Amino acid sequence: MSPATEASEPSPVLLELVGVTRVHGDGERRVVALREVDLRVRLGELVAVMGPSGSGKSTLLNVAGGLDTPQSGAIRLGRDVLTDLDVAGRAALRRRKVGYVFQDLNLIPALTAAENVSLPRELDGVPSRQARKEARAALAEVGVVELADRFPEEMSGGQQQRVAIARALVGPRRLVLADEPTGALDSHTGEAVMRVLRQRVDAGAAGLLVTHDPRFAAWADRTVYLRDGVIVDATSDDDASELLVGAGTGRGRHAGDAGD
Ligand SMILES: Nc1ncnc2c1ncn2[C@@H]1O[C@H](COP(=O)(O)OP(=O)(O)OP(=O)(O)O)[C@@H](O)[C@H]1O
Repeated sequence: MSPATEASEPSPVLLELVGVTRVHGDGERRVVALREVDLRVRLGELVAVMGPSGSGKSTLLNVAGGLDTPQSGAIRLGRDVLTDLDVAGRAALRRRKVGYVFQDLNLIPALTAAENVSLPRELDGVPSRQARKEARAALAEVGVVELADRFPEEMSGGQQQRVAIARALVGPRRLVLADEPTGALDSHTGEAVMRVLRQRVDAGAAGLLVTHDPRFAAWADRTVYLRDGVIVDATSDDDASELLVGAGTGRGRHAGDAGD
């Protein structure tokens, strides 16, 4: 096989939204938070979502991860069609496949880093010993395995966010949904957390990142811009990203990598 043939092989699509519409409220309070949104995110790909306040960014993340359901359209996660599942089915799929990282460093204060990371696996029925092993591996991947036995209050904000990224992608989970994960951090720490997220996605995950800050969006492979629930612009479309994905992983396609 020639290198050119290898290079044209795109990574599989992990998350796909087709014609997704989500309306909140009714009557005078009716808001179309998402209108006929189409989006695909491949393994190895980090997609930034930007847009003004109220444009639908959080709603997009919530429907993508099955925390919220659209009125119409379809959402596929790997081989599963989220929008065909009932509440219990969505919750199970979410636990197995999706991790969240929020702005407010939402680790459980009474649990150590390792316990925070192993908890979702134990909730999913994985035996404690294996869950702990997976947690240590996940912490090692984000460079904080030495913090395994510390409680959140004994860690810096940036360290807590690394633990949150480890928790989001522990075990077989492959989709990370990050809503302003750098919002509570200074810019230097925020960059360090973005580097970890980028590396983790490159190592075999897909990510959707809501951010207001173009410096953090620069770590993504592409950016989609939402306005009034509609994707109005994107730095490059899926076809373009297919060509880029051919280079192997996502590395080397983002401005933030230069100083790595
Ligand atoms: N549970 C809800 N009930 C009613 N309206 C809602 C609800 N959630 C969101 N909305 C409305 O849907 C629209 C999109 O909200 P969303 O939170 O997705 O926007 P956003 O881009 O994430 O905003 P921000 O940047 O301020 O977090 C807004 O007009 C918001 O007021």
